Amino acid sequence: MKAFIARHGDLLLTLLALPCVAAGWWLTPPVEHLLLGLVGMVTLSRLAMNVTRRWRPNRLRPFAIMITAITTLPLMALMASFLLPDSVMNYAQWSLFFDHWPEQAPFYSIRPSILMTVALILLVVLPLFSSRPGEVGPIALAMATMLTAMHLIEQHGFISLHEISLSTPTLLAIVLLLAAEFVTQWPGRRLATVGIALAASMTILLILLVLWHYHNSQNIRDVNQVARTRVDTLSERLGQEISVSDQAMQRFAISWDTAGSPPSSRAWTHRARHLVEHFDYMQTIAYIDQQGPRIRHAYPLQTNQPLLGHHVLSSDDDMALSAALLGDASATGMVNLTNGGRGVIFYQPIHDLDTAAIRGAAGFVIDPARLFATIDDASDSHNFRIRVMQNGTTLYSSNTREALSMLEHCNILRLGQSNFTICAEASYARLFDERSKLPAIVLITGLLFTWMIYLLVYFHHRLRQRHNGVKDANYRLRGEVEKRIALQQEVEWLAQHDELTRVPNRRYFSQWVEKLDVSRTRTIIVIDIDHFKKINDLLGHPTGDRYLQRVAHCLQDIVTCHGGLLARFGGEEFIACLPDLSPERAAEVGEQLRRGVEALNLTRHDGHTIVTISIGLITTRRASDTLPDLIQSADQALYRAKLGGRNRIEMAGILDTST
Ligand SMILES: Nc1nc2c(ncn2[C@@H]2O[C@H](COP(=O)(O)OP(=O)(O)OP(=O)(O)O)[C@@H](O)[C@H]2O)c(=O)[nH]1
Repeated sequence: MKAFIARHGDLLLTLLALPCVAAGWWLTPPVEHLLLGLVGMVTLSRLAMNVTRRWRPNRLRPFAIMITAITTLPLMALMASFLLPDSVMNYAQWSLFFDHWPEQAPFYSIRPSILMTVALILLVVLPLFSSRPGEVGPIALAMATMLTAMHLIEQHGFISLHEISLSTPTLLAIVLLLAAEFVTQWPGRRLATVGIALAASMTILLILLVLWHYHNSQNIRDVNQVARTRVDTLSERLGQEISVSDQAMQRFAISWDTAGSPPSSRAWTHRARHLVEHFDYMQTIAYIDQQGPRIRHAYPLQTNQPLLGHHVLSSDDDMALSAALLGDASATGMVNLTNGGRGVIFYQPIHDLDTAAIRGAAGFVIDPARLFATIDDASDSHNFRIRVMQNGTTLYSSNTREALSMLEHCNILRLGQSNFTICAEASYARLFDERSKLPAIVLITGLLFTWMIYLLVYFHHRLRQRHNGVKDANYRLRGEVEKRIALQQEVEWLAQHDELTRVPNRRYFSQWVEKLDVSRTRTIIVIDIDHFKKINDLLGHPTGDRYLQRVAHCLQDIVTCHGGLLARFGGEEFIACLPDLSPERAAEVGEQLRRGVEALNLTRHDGHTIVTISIGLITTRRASDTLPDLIQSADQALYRAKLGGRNRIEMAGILDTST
């Protein structure tokens, strides 16, 4: 099962993503369909690449690459929409691409976030680099995973600005694709090389994402501010307009104070027309006589004819008018007008300057909808929709052909005794203008930088590993060479020495003697341990060996001391050659050897008698005496020594001296 998952896990997981995409098409809102469609394309391209990689039908590979390229195109276009300056391609041009999108949704509302766009690009191009598993796979997978995670954090933790939220089917499909890539990319044995590079680059990526988040949220705040700034400006302008019209109404009323008599209808009409020409939202300007109080004049007369002579204190605006007739400027709330409309009435008292009495009041009927319409700047109307509402009823709404962003900000405005809500809603195009390219540039350059850091650490680590490998191999090689040299020396040594006693062997002895100058006196000594067979038989071979070694060392010390060479001749026999010794001196050395062995005090089986040696010795000055001749003579002398009772020296040759 484990092996099956390791072999086919990525294909299975990629296949599973397809039903998620299909289900998502029915379950997710239409604005998510572009993202879902892209996920579907990524899935198909990965499947195609997977199949060609797995079964190697080489004829299909160009098709798989073509599908990948086709999938990459819209993703790259989306990336460009985040990065290209508006001067190169503005919102309207980007929107053209999506005019035929089935849901007719504006571009801004269906565009996936830059995090998801980059993650999908990574997922689609990853299979193209399957031949370079170390350099691309792990870092691209880690980046795609972290970008998806960051998108989810942004989606749930922060206010996003019309970025598409991942709903469950889309998220599931993306997670399956990531898991499929994980199965393919799992570094296994390469983890040691990749791990350090990944850890370093992921730390940088984390810092980068925090930085990106900071810039992005800053920008989102700025974009959110767009509608607020707009509505604040409008509120301020409206306040100024109301104040200016209020002053105009005051001046209008004062202008009648000095008249000396109640205004005539002609004069009223004349001055009121003048005022309305400036403030066209003043629907009616009426003169209310203190007597009655009744409406004496009204401008415009045609629409207000029925009002003339109307007793006004019976209407809703009693309080405001009463205040005005007592000398205070006042205003009503939004009231039903006698002529059928609705409006706010402002009252200004008109005094009689001679008697200081109130003569009457001027009533100004203001149409709020027309008042608000005056401050809506037509030049900016395609960027914002301005609405004025009162108690849920829209009194005024500007016409905006652009798609609106639902990003609306409202202020409360007071006109007369009524509160009005004035709202500005930015269009998507206006928001797009306000979106800074900086966060996207930070993200993309940061990702490239992270990738470079990864490659740097990865190659550095790999080179170090290879270097260590070569170093280890060198060490091993050097050890091997040293071992071989030692072996060689051992072989050479063994070729010239006896292994048991570690004294030179007969061959080395012959070579050594051959090298001696034949004109020099040479003494050849043949030494044999007495009754050695019995030692072996009765004390055992190991003891025999040990005795051989002790005797050999003892003999060697003495011979070397006299400038000669001792060698093992065979069995329990030794041979020595000493140059430049007179026969007497040679006999002394022989004696020294015999005593030396005796002094070793190596006991025999009975424990009383000790190991002794017999020696045959010859000294010659004749150059014609060859080594075999000399050995033979010395051997004969030894034989005699044996016959003579052992533990003795026999001399042979020209000077035959026996002890
Ligand atoms: N332990 C041991 N015994 C050895 C080695 N080489 C030869 N011998 C023994 O040395 C003995 C030599 O015996 P012989 O040649 O009969 O002479 P011997 O007993 O010393 O008697 P003589 O020489 O007549 O005094 C034999 O028993 C060999 O097996 C050796 O390397 N180690």
